Amino acid sequence: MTDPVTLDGQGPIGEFDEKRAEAAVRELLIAVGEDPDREGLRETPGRVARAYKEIFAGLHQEPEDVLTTTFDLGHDEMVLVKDIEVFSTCEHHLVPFRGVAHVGYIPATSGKITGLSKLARLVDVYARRPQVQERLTTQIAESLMEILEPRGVVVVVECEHMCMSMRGIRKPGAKTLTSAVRGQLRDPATRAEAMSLIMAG
Ligand SMILES: Nc1nc2c(ncn2[C@@H]2O[C@H](COP(=O)(O)OP(=O)(O)OP(=O)(O)O)[C@@H](O)[C@H]2O)c(=O)[nH]1
Ligand SMILES: [Zn+2]
Repeated sequence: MTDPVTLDGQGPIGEFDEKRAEAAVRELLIAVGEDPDREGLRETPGRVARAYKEIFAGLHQEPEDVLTTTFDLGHDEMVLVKDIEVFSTCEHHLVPFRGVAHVGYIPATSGKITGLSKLARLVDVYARRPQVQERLTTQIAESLMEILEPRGVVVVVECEHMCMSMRGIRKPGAKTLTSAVRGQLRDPATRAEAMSLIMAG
């Protein structure tokens, strides 16, 4: 079988193929010992295909698609949006990991500011892909640096991975924290200020 989809870790090559996803789910049901033609499962491959289309929609989006609204407010101090809900999918086991992201930046003195909701949209662009948490974190930080050209960026992601909760090591409640800090936010005092804002309840 030819495989038209190849990934470079940065984004997609290829379209979402709903028919192929549906056939694959049907195969998977057979593989686990189920009957995909029984009443309750008949519509499942189609449903799962549509769900995957949504869950992996970020493969077909670029950060530039969401960081559209930029304006100059003359604000050149830190802007931080905390507790942005994250739903992503572990690329090792294809089960969810979920939690929150905190995204902050220091705009350039004469630089671009974006709408607050756009930071949450940016999180979704990268979360809605097969992911590892470290890459999710750095992709958010690096795309912000590239597009807004701020003086600094801080991204902290805290998630629980279902692949550690419901299977394998089975440690529900364990949280993984990852951070990516760029530009002036690497300065110890500024970094400490950002981290204390993030960690404050
Ligand atoms: N660094 C990192 N590891 C992850 C992430 N999501 C899942 N993992 C880990 O990926 C690893 C895959 O390990 P393997 O030994 O190949 O797979 P496995 O046999 O299913 O491993 P177990 O989960 O330990 O049962 C596991 O240790 C997972 O906990 C992530 O976002 N970042
Ligand atoms: Zn996993």
